[in-house]
Amino acid sequence: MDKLYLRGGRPLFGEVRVSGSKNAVLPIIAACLLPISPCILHDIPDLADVHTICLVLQHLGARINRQGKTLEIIPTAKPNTEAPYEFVRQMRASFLVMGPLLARAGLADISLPGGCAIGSRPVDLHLKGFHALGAHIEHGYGSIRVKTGLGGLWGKRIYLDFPSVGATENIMMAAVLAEGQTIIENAAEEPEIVDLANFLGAMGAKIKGAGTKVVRITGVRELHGATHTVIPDRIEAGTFLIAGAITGGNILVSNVISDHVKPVLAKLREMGITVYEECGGLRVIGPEKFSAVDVKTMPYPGFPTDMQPQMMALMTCAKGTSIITETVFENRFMHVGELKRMGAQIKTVGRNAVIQGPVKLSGAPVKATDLRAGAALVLAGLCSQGITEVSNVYHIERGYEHLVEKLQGLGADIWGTDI
Ligand SMILES: CC(=O)N[C@H]1[C@@H](OP(=O)(O)OP(=O)(O)OC[C@H]2O[C@@H](n3ccc(=O)[nH]c3=O)[C@H](O)[C@@H]2O)O[C@H](CO)[C@@H](O)[C@@H]1O
Ligand SMILES: C=C(OP(=O)(O)O)C(=O)O
Repeated sequence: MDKLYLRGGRPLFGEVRVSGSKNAVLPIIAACLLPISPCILHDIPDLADVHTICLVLQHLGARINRQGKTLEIIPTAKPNTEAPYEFVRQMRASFLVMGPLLARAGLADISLPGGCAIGSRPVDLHLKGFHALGAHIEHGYGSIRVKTGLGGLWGKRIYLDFPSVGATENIMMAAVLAEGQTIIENAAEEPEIVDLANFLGAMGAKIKGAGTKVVRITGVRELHGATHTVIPDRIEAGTFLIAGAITGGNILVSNVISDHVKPVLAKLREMGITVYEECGGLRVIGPEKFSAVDVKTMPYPGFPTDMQPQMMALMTCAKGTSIITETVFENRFMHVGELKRMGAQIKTVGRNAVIQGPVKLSGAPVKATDLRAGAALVLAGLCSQGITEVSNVYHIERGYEHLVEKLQGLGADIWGTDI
C-alpha cells in the first residue's frame, strides 16, 4: 500500500481481534533454527516483518510452509551462517538469528543493523553476552562474525547494563545449547521474553526466571521441534484501545492479555477513560472529555516506548498539559512535527515532550517516519476534521496486520491506495 486516507470524526463501534505479537513472533521464528526437527507456529500475523524474518531463515537453509495463520518451519542440519545487509537493513530483528546460529552451527556472520529513525540502537550488549559465553567476535566490513572456540559455548553469569529485549533474547537462544548454566542478570522482563522462553522450553530447553530480572538457562545437548501459539500483540491492543478512546467510541478489543497492557490501562483510566474487562477482551468507552496525564517510558512493566507516539496523539485531545518523557530511545519524537502539521500543540526539550490540549486536529498530508509514529498519525486522523493523507505506509505494514480492514470493521472512514 502506498498511502492511507482517513476522513475523521466518526466514533468507532464494534469488536476487533488483536493479532499475534510481532515482537514475540520474530525471535520465535529465529529460534526455529535451533531444533533438529520441524516446528509448528500458530497465530502468525501477516506482516512485512514476518515475511522478512522468514526470508532470512530460508536464506539460512530452513524450509517454511505457511497455511493461513500457521507456519511449519523445517530446520536444516547445516545452516548457512551469513545474514547479509540486504535482510538486516530491512529489519533490525534479523540480528536475532545470531544467537541460534552460534549455538547450532558455532558460527554466524551477520551484517550490523546500524541506526534507525528512533535511535542509534547498538548491539554491544548482545555481543558482550556472546563473548562471555566464549565466542570470538570479529568486526568485518559492516558485519560481525561470531565464532565458538574449541569446545563450543560455556554457560556464564552475564550482567546486562540495560535490560535490552533483543540482547536478552539473543543470549537466551545462544545459551540453551551451551555447556552448563548461564545466568542473565538485569534481563528484560517483557512478555515477549516469556513467550520465547515458553517456546524454547517446549523444544526441551531448561529456562527458569523468564519474565523476571534474573534468567537461568541450563544448556542441553539438543532441542527438538515444538508447537506453539504466539501471544497477542499488546502494542496493537493498546493502539486499538486508544482508537476507541480518541474517537469517543465504544469498542471491544478481543484476544488481549490484560496483564500485558496494564501500564496503558492505568494511564487511560487516569485520564478518565473507561476501560474494563469483558468476556474475552477489554471494552473501552471514550468520554467526550478526558484529562491530561504524564507518561514516562520504561522497560516492562513500565509504560512501553512502543505506545508513546499513540499516547501522544491521544494527549493532543486531552484537557490540560501532558508531559511525555522518553527514556528508552534517544530519538523517538519524529512524529511530533507531523502531529503539529495537524494542529497539535507540542514542544520538545531533549527527551521531554509537552503536549497542550485539547486541540481540534485537522486533516493534513503527513508522513509516517517509523512504525508507531505512523500509528499515531492514523489515530490523530481518526479524530480530525477533514481528510488526513498518510504516506510511507510501509512502516505501518511492518507491525499492524490488516489495519485498514480492522478499522473499517469498526466503522472508520479509511482507505488505502497503491502506487
Ligand atoms: C523486535 C522487537 O522486539 N523490538 C522491540 C525491542 O527492540 P530492541 O530489542 O532493539 O530494544 P532493546 O530493548 O534492545 O533497546 C532498548 C535500549 O537499549 C539500547 N541497547 C540495546 C541493545 C544493545 O546491545 N545496546 C544498547 O545500548 C538501545 O539502543 C535502546 O536505547 O524492544 C524495544 C524496547 O521495548 C521495542 O521498542 C521494540 O519494538
Ligand atoms: C521499534 C519497533 O520495532 P523494531 O524493534 O522491530 O524496530 C516497534 O515495534 O515499535
